[in-house]
Amino acid sequence: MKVGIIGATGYGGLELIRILHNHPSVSNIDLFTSSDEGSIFSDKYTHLLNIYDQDLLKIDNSRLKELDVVFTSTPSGVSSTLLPSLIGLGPKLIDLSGDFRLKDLAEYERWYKKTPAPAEAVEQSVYGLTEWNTEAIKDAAIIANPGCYPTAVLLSLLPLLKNNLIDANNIVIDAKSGVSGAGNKPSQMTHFSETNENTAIYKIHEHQHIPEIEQAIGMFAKHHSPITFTTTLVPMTRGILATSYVPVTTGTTEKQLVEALEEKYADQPFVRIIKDAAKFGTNQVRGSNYCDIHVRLDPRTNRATIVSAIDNLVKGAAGQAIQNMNVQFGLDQTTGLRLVPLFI
Ligand SMILES: NC(=O)C1=CN([C@@H]2O[C@H](COP(=O)(O)OP(=O)(O)OC[C@H]3O[C@@H](n4cnc5c(N)ncnc54)[C@H](OP(=O)(O)O)[C@@H]3O)[C@@H](O)[C@H]2O)C=CC1
Ligand SMILES: CC(=O)N[C@@H](CCC(=O)OP(=O)(O)O)C(=O)O
Repeated sequence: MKVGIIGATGYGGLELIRILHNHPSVSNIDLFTSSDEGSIFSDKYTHLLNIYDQDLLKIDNSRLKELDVVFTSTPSGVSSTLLPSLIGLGPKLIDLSGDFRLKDLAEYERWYKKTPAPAEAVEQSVYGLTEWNTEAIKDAAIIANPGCYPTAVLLSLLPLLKNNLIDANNIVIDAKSGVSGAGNKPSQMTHFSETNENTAIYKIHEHQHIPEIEQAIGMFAKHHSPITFTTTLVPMTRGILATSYVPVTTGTTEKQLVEALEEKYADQPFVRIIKDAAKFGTNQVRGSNYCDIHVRLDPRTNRATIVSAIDNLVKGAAGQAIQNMNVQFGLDQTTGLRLVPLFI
């Protein structure tokens, strides 16, 4: 399989390379750039010396159309201009950005403050939350790979919402991310002296993942209600921990909550239900494609506390994108993705 990565020089791109390098069906990876054409990739990233000593290539449809799959791992507002012209030319198209996720173009404009992708291309795109949309992913013109936070939140909440075990009108989510979630472009927020030994809330009530989570709850669990969602930057490199606080519906027991999760994910290789909260955290999934979930019912408040952990760059980005590629090519979902978590 011949693969191309647009945005190879970014964090998502680097993670795609790291995982695809050991994928048994991938024979070649072309690396594309918008800013550094002709430079040697391993000069830029010396950890790849003797491994990827190849030229960075100009983004060009005549080359891209010869590939079997093209990943775009670019800032929002970029893939919307690149991918529509590749639909139907040959390669399968998998986008890691938010450009094709929101079906309502006005919502995209409102939350991303960018021009939306062409309506026909968005219509043909399929939301790539693998465990929930496997059939549709198989034939998608474009896969809109989910955002990192939505992946963690949705995998934990959807089974409980679908079984009407929690109150869809009262969802409060407090999610925390490592700094690599912000990409490789330095900013004031990610400056070492301002993130180290600091924990800071950001984009309060304005986060672009709010409409994405609400849209997916509507799609997969048929509930339509606004959520409260806050995001916090914590001083670590990788990882997302999302904690949701939701009242349970009348009569719901903790056993039912656990069973709903276990039942949904019984045959899913990358979602693990963790019984012991003491053995739960971002280190348990770091570097891997796992999403760990823990749920408890507080009998004093009748509220469920639902926690999920992922590696933002793997299950939250490149790993899930490759899982979707596997589904599209009829491969086992775990092909190339049997990554053991980097616990220490
Ligand atoms: N980081 C994360 O944890 C996650 C990120 N995402 C999403 O994935 C996408 C990539 O994220 P990430 O890798 O972190 O971002 P980075 O900022 O690290 O990398 C983005 C890359 O895109 C390329 N790029 C920039 N402008 C253009 C352009 N006009 N045309 C083509 N390529 C361009 C750049 O490479 P060059 O200059 O060489 O072209 C750059 O290296 C984003 O949309 C992000 O929101 C999704 C889930 C998780
Ligand atoms: C820590 C940090 O800044 N994280 C980013 C996640 C980016 C992302 O995945 O967003 P899209 O793919 O939807 O553009 C953020 O909160 O915006």
